[in-house]
Amino acid sequence: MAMVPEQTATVAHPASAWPDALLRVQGVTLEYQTPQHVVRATHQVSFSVCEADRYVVLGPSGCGKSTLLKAIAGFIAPTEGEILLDGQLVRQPGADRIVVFQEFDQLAPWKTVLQNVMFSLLASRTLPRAEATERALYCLERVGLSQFAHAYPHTLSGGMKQRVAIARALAMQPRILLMDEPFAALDALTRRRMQEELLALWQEVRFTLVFITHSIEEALVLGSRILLLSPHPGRVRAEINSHQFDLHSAGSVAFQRTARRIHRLLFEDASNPDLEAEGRQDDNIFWLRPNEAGYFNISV
Ligand SMILES: Nc1ncnc2c1ncn2[C@@H]1O[C@H](COP(=O)(O)OP(=O)(O)OP(=O)(O)O)[C@@H](O)[C@H]1O
Repeated sequence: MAMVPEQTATVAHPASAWPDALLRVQGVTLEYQTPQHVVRATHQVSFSVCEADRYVVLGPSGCGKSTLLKAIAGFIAPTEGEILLDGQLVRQPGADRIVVFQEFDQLAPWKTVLQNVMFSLLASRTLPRAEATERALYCLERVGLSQFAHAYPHTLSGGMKQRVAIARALAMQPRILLMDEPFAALDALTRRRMQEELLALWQEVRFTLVFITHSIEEALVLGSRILLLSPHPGRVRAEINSHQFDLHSAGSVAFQRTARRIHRLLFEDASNPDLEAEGRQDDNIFWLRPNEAGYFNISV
């Protein structure tokens, strides 16, 4: 049984710590059944996302980040725990949760950029054609691709294709935009530009974002809060308050120090008392560890 440290001011399950949360992931275990055995991807993961959060899920390869995103999207059902959006149990995919993936081939190659952005609006009968066209053009303008509305995907760069995918997602005005390492396959310069653009877009639209990455730097730059998952199977290690960082603070001492702390939190033995003591001294680290009452937060 985990000992609750003396400094603990409150015992708070992360899912109940945010009463106005839009998304609640509560004790979610996700598994795959293979012909040989069961693969556990995440173990009792809990967190909450509020409106206009830029919530980043960060963890090493194979810790279950993509699986978690698929479960939020409604493609996979938890074997334990539950996922609630606006207080409603997530049971299946829905237009209120749109996913942008890493792959560049998520656009229909036989449709123009405009047709791609309009497609979901028409297929889901969200809008009639004239209004769908208007909204699609507006979203393409937001991502700087107005001039490419009638181009086909194969004529676009990787970054431009990702912008179309983002425009298509935003056009649906989802309750949550889910992004699974959308910039991971881009070169470093384009990736940085896309991060800048995503932040600028967020400033304008204030959408709610759940963003998956395994890059500590990307998490700090983009996230307002960061959930750290342990190596496989993913368990919650900590939550970091990161709203104070942006692209301009990437080289700063505070940024680098937090990046180093995150690295240790992710990869060092979670029972290391030094690590816990360090977390306790940092107001921005919320160390979440399961105990019998749920989770406790050592830095309140
Ligand atoms: N379809 C599947 N069938 C069986 N096991 C799977 C399947 N998909 C993923 N897994 C396993 O589930 C675990 C979590 O995988 P997942 O892709 O969610 O991790 P991830 O954190 O997103 O990794 P990465 O950062 O490398 O994309 C891994 O052990 C993986 O091998």
